[in-house]
Amino acid sequence: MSVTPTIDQPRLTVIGTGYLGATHAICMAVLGYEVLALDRDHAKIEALAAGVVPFHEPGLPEMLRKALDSGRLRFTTDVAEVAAFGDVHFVCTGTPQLPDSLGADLSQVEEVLRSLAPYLFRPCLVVGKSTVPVGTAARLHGILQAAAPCGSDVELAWNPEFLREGHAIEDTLHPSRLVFGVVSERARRLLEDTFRPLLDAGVPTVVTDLATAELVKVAANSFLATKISFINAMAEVCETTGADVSDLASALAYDDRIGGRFLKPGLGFGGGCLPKDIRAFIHRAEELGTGQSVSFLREVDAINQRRRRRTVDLVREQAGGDLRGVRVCVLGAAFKPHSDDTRDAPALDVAAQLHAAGAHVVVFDPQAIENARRSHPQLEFAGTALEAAEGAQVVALLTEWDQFRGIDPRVLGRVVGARAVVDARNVLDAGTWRDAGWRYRALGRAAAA
Ligand SMILES: NC(=O)c1ccc[n+]([C@@H]2O[C@H](COP(=O)([O-])OP(=O)(O)OC[C@H]3O[C@@H](n4cnc5c(N)ncnc54)[C@H](O)[C@@H]3O)[C@@H](O)[C@H]2O)c1
Ligand SMILES: O=c1ccn([C@@H]2O[C@H](COP(=O)(O)OP(=O)(O)O[C@H]3O[C@H](CO)[C@@H](O)[C@H](O)[C@H]3O)[C@@H](O)[C@H]2O)c(=O)[nH]1
Repeated sequence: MSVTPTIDQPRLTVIGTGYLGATHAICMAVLGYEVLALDRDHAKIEALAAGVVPFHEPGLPEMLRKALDSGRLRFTTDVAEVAAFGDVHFVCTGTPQLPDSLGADLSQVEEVLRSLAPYLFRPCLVVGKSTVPVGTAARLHGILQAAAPCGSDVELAWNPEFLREGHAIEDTLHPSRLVFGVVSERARRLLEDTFRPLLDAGVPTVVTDLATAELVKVAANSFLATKISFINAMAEVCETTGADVSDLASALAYDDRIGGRFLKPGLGFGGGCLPKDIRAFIHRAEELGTGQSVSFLREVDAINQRRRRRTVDLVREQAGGDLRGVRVCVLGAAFKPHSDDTRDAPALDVAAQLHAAGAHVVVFDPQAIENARRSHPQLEFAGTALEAAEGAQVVALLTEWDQFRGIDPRVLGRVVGARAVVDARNVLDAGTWRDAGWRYRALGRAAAA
């Protein structure tokens, strides 16, 4: 998909070049728009300007080169330059969980508007893409107009983003839908011009108010998290009844009213989005006096945390009841395959719990070791899966990278200290591993007789 640039095409800026912003800036430039991207992190901007994507996202380095070669993508750290350049400014900064509550930390988004507003001398649209609690955009709209020299000629819109890490390009160029939260016809038209190639390609669009646009995003993530915790709650029941949750999930999935996506039982969800978004939703709903409506999300979160503790228990069982001094090989650190993101990664949480219980934990991940080493310096890291497994008394598969699915249990069996495996993502073939002499345990399946 590409467009021939026209004189009417809005010039775009992207503020915050993390997983979301860098992808958005690169893809919009490839689609044919002039894009100027800004981050306060100078090292990130230098890397991107030099053609280096500072995180792992399949296909993005090639797309960055293409965008830079087109001459349509530039990078800066100068907010005045951004203000002067853009007709549409996308805000893509982080909204992590606050350290002392379930709520979202909006300081990055607020700081962007505070720094940008004084330089807004001509009509433009500021478009939030970050995930924020409902009511944020309406509040910021007034603050933005009051602080901008051009006053009501600047408007705020909200265009939540639904991309998945690991599939970020596909999801940006072929999104399931576009949601435009706007307060005026002018904003709607400008957003339509901004996403013209996607609209022409038939991407469904929902044009709505600011509050609905904000809510669509957190509702979508809440639904996905609920689906995962539902199947993991069934896994708990399977563990006590001797039933098999993988077979259960397969049977449910044949009903297309239920569907099989996001119904993979295992260690549960992590990452920079699902966990903090459901917590921020609970927090915001309680602030608004409608906490009861989403109180089920507390249970969704609790089920998810229990899967992590259950995994630690299974490793302990495999180790003979005591983790002290036991060498454990942990396969996986990223919160999911095809990503180097370790934010709230279930694998690292389990590894840290094992370490705290006295185990000697050695972790391998194909992409996330650098991030994992920074966040979990207490753990030991290896350069290959085999190296991590050297002498291990238990192997725990915690992130389902393809290369782990394909491990030959006979080869691994030659280097470990004991043949005991915990398959926390339900991806290994139990029969094959048992035939190769392994004691196999998985989440959601009772131990074999
Ligand atoms: N990661 C995803 O897959 C994804 C998908 C959809 C929505 N989101 C949402 O998008 C937002 C961004 O997520 P992310 O994962 O890209 O976060 P991130 O932490 O990777 O990126 C945020 C970037 O913003 C920069 N930044 C912070 N304050 C700034 C400021 N004042 N001026 C300029 N730059 C600043 C940071 O340096 C960082 O590079 C969050 O609200 C998230 O919930 C993320
Ligand atoms: O059946 C499943 C599916 C996923 N997961 C786990 O759930 C987490 C989240 O996975 P996924 O949703 O694929 O990753 P994200 O990149 O965090 O994407 C989510 O969060 C983004 C940020 O808000 C949204 O844009 C996306 O639409 C939404 O899927 C990961 O830890 C997965 O291992 C499961 O345990 N079982």
